[in-house]
Amino acid sequence: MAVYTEVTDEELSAFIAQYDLGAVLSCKGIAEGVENSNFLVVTERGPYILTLYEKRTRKEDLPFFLGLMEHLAEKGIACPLPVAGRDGVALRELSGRPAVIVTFLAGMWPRRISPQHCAQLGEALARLHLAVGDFRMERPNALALNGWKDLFAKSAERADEVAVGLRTTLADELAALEANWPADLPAGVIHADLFPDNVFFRGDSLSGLIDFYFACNDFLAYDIAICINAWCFEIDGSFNATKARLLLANYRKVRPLSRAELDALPWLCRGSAVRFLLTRLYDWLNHPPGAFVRPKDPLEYLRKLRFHQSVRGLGDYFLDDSATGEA
Ligand SMILES: Nc1ncnc2c1ncn2[C@@H]1O[C@H](COP(=O)(O)OP(=O)(O)O)[C@@H](O)[C@H]1O
Ligand SMILES: N[C@@H](CCOP(=O)(O)O)C(=O)O
Repeated sequence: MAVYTEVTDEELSAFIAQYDLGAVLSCKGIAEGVENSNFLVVTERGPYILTLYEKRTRKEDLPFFLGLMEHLAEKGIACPLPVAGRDGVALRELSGRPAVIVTFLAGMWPRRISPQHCAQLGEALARLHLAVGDFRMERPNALALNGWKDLFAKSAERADEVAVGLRTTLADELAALEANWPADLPAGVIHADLFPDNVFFRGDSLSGLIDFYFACNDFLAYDIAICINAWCFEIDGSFNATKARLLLANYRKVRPLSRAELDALPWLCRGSAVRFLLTRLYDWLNHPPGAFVRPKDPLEYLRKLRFHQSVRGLGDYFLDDSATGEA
């Protein structure tokens, strides 16, 4: 659950009165997510999501995130839309935090990932990458190599409390990533956190994407690597090549991948594993007292990193030509 900031009934009613949404009928903290505080607010006009932006979400980045959701919705990508108040303003303040109301997206995120979920994810991710082609705002990735080094510096001292040897593993891996990170691949706006809990399905069909608060400019294939890590491993830690094959094959039906992007995937997967290992490690060690949140397990991403470190090339992922599209 993520509710870091409580909102009183009086504060909420005064806030909602600035919109054309009628009166508040109910408000519930949402039992998911770890980054921001989210509430399901039902008003006389229906359900809406109220988000109060916390810790990692910088206020100056919010126009980028809100503009991106508007752009994507215009392009036909199902995602939440920021709601403006009667004064035309969407970004406000509530309980001392930047706050936005967005439209409610119907659907459920999949608790048990099937290969068909991964197939639909691949297509949706590629459509997202094409849809942002003419989005003019930019946001550098704050959680790229320099951001990773920064998080490592803040967590290194206590890393071995979480797993013996973790500090050395991370130091060595960061050096390896710095030496091998691809220099030049097709780039654009990426979602950067397209985990199962940010992808909604209605029945068997993908119905929309949420949580654009890590979106940034980076290599498009890095977004694929994030999804491979988040969707293509089983609970026992094993890699599911069928899921990865379907994800890639359906992605490339919409947006073809170059040889350079495919060859870079193993390093992009390692980088993505380190990125989530580090944010989870930092959050594990810096848990705000009293916050209503369940920190995510850093060791899940250490296991994924170990898997990618053992891989010598694409063939070790059992990704054949039908997935990569190469002759
Ligand atoms: N627009 C939306 N429509 C429906 N549910 C939403 C919407 N936005 C967020 N949620 C719900 O809130 C949860 C947490 O939202 P999320 O944006 O992932 O939080 P965080 O910013 O903390 O990662 C989601 O898993 C979903 O259940
Ligand atoms: N996906 C991240 C955590 C942040 O995303 P959220 O949508 O769960 O708030 C992770 O799994 O580490």
